[in-house]
Amino acid sequence: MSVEVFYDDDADLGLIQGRKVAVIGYGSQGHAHALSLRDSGVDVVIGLPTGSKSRPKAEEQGLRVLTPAEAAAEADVIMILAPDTAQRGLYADAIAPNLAPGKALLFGHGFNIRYDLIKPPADVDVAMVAPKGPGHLVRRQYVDGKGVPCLVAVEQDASGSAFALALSYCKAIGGTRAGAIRTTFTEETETDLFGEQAVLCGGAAALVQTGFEVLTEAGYAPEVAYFECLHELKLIVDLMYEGGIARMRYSVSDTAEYGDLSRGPRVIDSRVKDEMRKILGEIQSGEFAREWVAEDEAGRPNFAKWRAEGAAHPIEETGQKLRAMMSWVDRPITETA
Ligand SMILES: NC(=O)C1=CN([C@@H]2O[C@H](COP(=O)(O)OP(=O)(O)OC[C@H]3O[C@@H](n4cnc5c(N)ncnc54)[C@H](OP(=O)(O)O)[C@@H]3O)[C@@H](O)[C@H]2O)C=CC1
Ligand SMILES: CC[C@](O)(C(C)=O)C(=O)O
Ligand SMILES: [Mg+2]
Ligand SMILES: [Mg+2]
Repeated sequence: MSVEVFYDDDADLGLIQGRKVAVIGYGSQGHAHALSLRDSGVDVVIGLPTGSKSRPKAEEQGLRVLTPAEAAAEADVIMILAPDTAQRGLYADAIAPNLAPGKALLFGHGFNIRYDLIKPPADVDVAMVAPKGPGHLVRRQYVDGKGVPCLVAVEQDASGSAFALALSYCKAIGGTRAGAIRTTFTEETETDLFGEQAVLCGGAAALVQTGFEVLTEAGYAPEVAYFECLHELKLIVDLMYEGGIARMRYSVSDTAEYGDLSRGPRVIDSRVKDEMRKILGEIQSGEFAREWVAEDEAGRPNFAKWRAEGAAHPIEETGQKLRAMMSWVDRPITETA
């Protein structure tokens, strides 16, 4: 099945320029959307709680900051870019009371709609513009005249023009420069969760840590193990990114390619594939979402414990020392680009 892809010429920037947009949240995605919307000539206001540490960052960029309720009341397009776990309460307290027929509710990820944590009224548009990349890259690409590909979806089309509006928003943050793919909230949510759990974040981090452990436990220097299991991963992934796995295999030595072909499937074997299928099942059934919501409501005890354990892993100390020697690596994350 082929997907529909939309580019700048398919989107009418005037639609979003003609609306008032509230961006609720000013973190990784929020700052990128808000600044790029503004730079695209859109009237933007930021919604943040009064004690939010993000407030000064938004104000320093010359953005007007209100409370989420005030911003939602003023705007007729409301983009929710607060953490997924905060969205249900935020919606109930600040957004639902300020919705009116004709307004549009947008999301950067479908979690709360897919798992019925937010149930908007029938007379508002509900759509998603989900950049397929971290917020700081979304902004950096926009500033460089480029864009990060986005997924665009409509859950509820009360106005009859929800998709055109979402595409217009996507153009304003640079997404249609790279391409916007039409999808559904269900497909975006389930594939996004699977990707970050099994491959991009969970799978990759566990693979790197385990490889580092095997080498150092066998007596090899942590510095050498770091280079082999973490540092060079970027160089290899860059080749895959540019030309697929085939390009990577073309560039590495025949010895590496033979080791890849003969040993890789022993590392990621049928047991790992079965576990990935199980993880996908937990996402599809809602089991993961229920677990994550309960963990959050309990004050995140496991999250805090696992995060601390990860930070204390010996690979972090080794990496910190080595990266200090690489002036080109520690590119600071800024709020503007
Ligand atoms: N990170 C990414 O690159 C990607 C994220 N997404 C999605 O984008 C959304 C936002 O994620 P992300 O940018 O990572 O979030 P961040 O954690 O980076 O930022 C969240 C922002 O929301 C603010 N905030 C926290 N609680 C509330 C609240 N109750 N009301 C209003 N604002 C609040 C935070 O303020 P404070 O500073 O005070 O905490 C902060 O400014 C999520 O749906 C996520 O799944 C989608 C694609 C990629
Ligand atoms: C891969 C993590 C991500 O899904 C993303 C940057 O796309 C996220 O939720 O942050
Ligand atoms: Mg993602
Ligand atoms: Mg995600």
